[in-house]
Amino acid sequence: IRLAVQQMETDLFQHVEVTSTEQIQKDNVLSRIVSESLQSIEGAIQAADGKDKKLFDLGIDRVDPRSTDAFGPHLLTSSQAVEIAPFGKLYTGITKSAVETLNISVQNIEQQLSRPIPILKCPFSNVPDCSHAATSRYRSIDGSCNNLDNGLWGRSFTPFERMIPAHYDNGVDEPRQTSISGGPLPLARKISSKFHQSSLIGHLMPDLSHMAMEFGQFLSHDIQRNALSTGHDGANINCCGNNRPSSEDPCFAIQIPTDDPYYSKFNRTCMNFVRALPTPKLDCRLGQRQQLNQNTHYIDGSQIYGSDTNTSNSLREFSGGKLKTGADPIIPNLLPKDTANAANCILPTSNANVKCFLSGDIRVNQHPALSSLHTIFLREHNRIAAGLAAVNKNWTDQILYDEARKIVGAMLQHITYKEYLPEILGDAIMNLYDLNPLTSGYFNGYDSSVNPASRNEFAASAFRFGHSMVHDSLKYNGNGGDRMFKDVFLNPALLYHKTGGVDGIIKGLTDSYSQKVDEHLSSQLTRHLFESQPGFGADLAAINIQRGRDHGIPGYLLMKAICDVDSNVHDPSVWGALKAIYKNSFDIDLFSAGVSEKPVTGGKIGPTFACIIAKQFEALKKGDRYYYENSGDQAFTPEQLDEIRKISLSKLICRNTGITSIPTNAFTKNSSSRNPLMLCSGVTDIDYNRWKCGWSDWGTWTPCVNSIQFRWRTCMEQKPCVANVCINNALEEQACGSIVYKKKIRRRKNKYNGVKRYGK
Ligand code: HEM
Ligand SMILES: [Ca+2]
Repeated sequence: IRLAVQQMETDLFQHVEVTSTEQIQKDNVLSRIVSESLQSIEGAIQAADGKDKKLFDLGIDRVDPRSTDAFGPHLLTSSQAVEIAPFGKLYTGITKSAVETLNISVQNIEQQLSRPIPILKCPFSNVPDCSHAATSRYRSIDGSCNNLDNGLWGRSFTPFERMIPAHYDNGVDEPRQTSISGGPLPLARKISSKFHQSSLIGHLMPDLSHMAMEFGQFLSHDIQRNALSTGHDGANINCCGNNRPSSEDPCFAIQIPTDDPYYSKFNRTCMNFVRALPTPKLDCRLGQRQQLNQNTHYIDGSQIYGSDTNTSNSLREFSGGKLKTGADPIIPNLLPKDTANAANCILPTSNANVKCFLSGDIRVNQHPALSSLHTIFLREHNRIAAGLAAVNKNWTDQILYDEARKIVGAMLQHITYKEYLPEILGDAIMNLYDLNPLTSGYFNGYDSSVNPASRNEFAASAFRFGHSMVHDSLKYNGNGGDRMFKDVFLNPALLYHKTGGVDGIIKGLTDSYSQKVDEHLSSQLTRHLFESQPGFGADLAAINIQRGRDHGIPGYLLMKAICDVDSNVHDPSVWGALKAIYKNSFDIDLFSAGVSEKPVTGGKIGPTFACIIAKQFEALKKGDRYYYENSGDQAFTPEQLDEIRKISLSKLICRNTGITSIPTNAFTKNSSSRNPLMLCSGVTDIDYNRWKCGWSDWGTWTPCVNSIQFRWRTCMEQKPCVANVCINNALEEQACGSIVYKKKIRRRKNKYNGVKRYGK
C-alpha cells in the first residue's frame, strides 16, 4: 500500500489508454477520487493494523487452532494470502469512496469506469511468461499457464469467480444481513437449530456409501481453500472475546440466541466467525469485495501435491519420483509426519510416535476418513512411480515424479467424472452439461475462453451439500469399533492402529451409508464440530449460512431463477418451515434452501445446486487444457488414456490396502445385483508397457510357413520418451520345421528397402 501511495504521483495516467472525451472525464473523476481517498483509506488500514498488533501483543489474538473457536486448520491462512489482504482492503475502500462521492451504484463503477487504475498496484500483475507451457506435458504446480492466454486463470492464490454479482448490504463489502423488507435477517444459528437439526428418521441414503461423502470432501479440497482474515503476523482471531467488536470487520461472530435449544445449557451466546479475507478481482478493476482461493482451482491433485512450489518440494522424496511417507516403525506407508505439529492437531500423550500428517492441503488432519483417502492417493503415486521406473531404468526422479503426478491427477478426474458426479447429478444433467467421459478417443471440447475458476456460489454454498451426507459416526473395522465424529476430529490416532488403521477406516466408508442430502445435518457437525471442551463444539450449518452472507452470496430465489428452475422443488412442509423462519422469501439463504430441495431424477441433490455444480464441473472440464481426455502436446497417448479409463476408486483401494473385497463401485453400497463385491485379488495394475520407452517385448512367432517364421517388436517412442532410443519396428525371422537356421534381427525401415536379409 505504501508503495502504491508513492507510485501515485509518478504513475498517474502514465499507462492510461483512453478512447473518448467522455471516458477521459469519467476517468479523471475516478482518479481524483482515488487520489483524494487513498491517504485516508491507507490511514484507516494502518490504524487497524496497529490495533491488531496490540491485540497480538496482549496475547488475545492467538486462538489455539485446536480449540472449538478456531475451526481447526481452516483458520490457518498462508502467508501469500495474508499479503494480498491489504490490497483487498484498499480496493474495496476506494470503491466505497467512489460510490459515495459519485452517488452511483457499484455496478456502475464496475461497468462504466471499469479499468485498472494505474496508480494502484495490483497483486495479480505479475502475469507469467507462458511461452514454454504450450509444449509442456505437465501442469505447473500452482496451476499457472494452464490457460496460455490468461496465465493466471485457475492459479492458486487467485480470487473465486462469481456466477452473478455479490449481494452485500452496502453493495460493496458488508455482509448480507438485512432483510429486503427491512430489519435484520434471521440469525444463522437460529436457522440451523430450527431447520438443519439432525434427524433420526429416514435419514440414511439408500444408495450411497459413506465413501461418496468422503470423496466429495477430498475433491472439494482439490478445488478450493478459502483464505480467512488474520490478525497481526497471521494470528488467529477470536471474535467472541471482549476485545474486538464481534461484528466489525474482520469479525462477523455468530450470535447464539439465549433460548438456544443446545448452547444455552453452556451459557454460550457467541460462536467465533472470522470473515474471509478481502481481495481485488483478478483484473484489479475497482468493484465489490472478493474472496481468495489458496489452492489451484483445477482438479489436479493439489490436495496431494500442494499448490505452491515450496509445499510440493517439501513433500517430495527427490528419489525415484516418490512422495515422502511417514517413517513410522509399525506402519511404514502412512503420510509424512508433521513432527513440528504445525497443523496443530490433537495428539495422544500416550504414544509419542503418533503425529499429525503433512499433505498438499493443510486440512488433511480434519478427521481420519479424510487422512485415509489422502493416504490411498499417496500410496498410488508411489506405486506408479515405482512401476514406471521398472520399465524405464533411465528416467530421472523428475520425469518419474511428473509422470506419476500426471497419471494420479488423471485418475482423480476420471473418478470424478465417471463415478462420482453421475451418482450426485444423475444421467440427465450429466448429458445436458456434457460431463460424461468418453469410452475411447480424445475429447475435443477444450475451450480457452472458459475460465475454470471455482465460483463463489459453488464454494461457499452449493458444494457444501456434502455436509448433509456426513454420518454421526465413522464405521471402523478395527480396534474398538465405530467412532463418533466428535471423538476423532483433528485426531490422527486411528490411522496408527495395527489392526484396523487405514484399511479399517476405508472398509468402514465403503461399508456404511451416507446420510441423505436434505436439510438435516448430523449434530456431530451442528453441535460438536471440532469439540474441544466437553459438551459443545461449533455449528457447521450456521457457519455455512454465515459464510454465504460474509461472501455476499445472493439469496436462494435469485439463484434458482438464474438456474431457470421451476417452482415446487421443495416438499411443501419444508418450504413452509423455511418461510416460517424468514420474513421474506427472497431473503432465504442459498445453502439452506438449496440443500433441502427434492433431488433431481437419478441424482441426489436438487435442481438449483445441480445447476451450480454442473456448471462448475463443466468449466473445470472445458477450461482445463490438461483435462485428461484432451488431445495435444500435453496429451496421453490413446493407449495410455485407455489404461486411465480402466481405473476406479475401488481398484485404487484394492491396490493400496490389504482389503480383500470391495463393492465394484465404491460410492454405492454393495448389493448383489447392482453393485457386486469384487475380489481385490483379481485387480490388475495399469499396464506400464504403455509408458515404456525403447523396444517393446517381442511378439509371438508367426506360424511356420515355407520353413520360416517371424516375430516383431516395436520401438515405443510414445510420450514422454526421449526420442532416438530406437526407430520404427524390428523384425526377427528364423527357420522352422526341419532345417534350423540362425536367427537374425534387422530393422524394417521403409519396408525391407535397403535392408539386407540375413539367414535363410
Ligand atoms: C466430516 C466431514 C466434514 C467436515 C468436518 C467439514 C468441515 C468443514 C469446515 C469447518 C469448513 C469451513 C467452513 C467455513 O469456515 O466457511 C468446510 C468448508 C467446506 N466444505 Fe466441508 N466438511 C466436511 C465434509 C464435506 C463434504 C462431504 C463436502 C462436499 C461434498 C464438503 C464441502 C465443503 C466446501 C465446498 C467447503 C468450502 C471450502 C473452502 O472454500 O474453504 N465438506 N467444511
Ligand atoms: Ca486443485
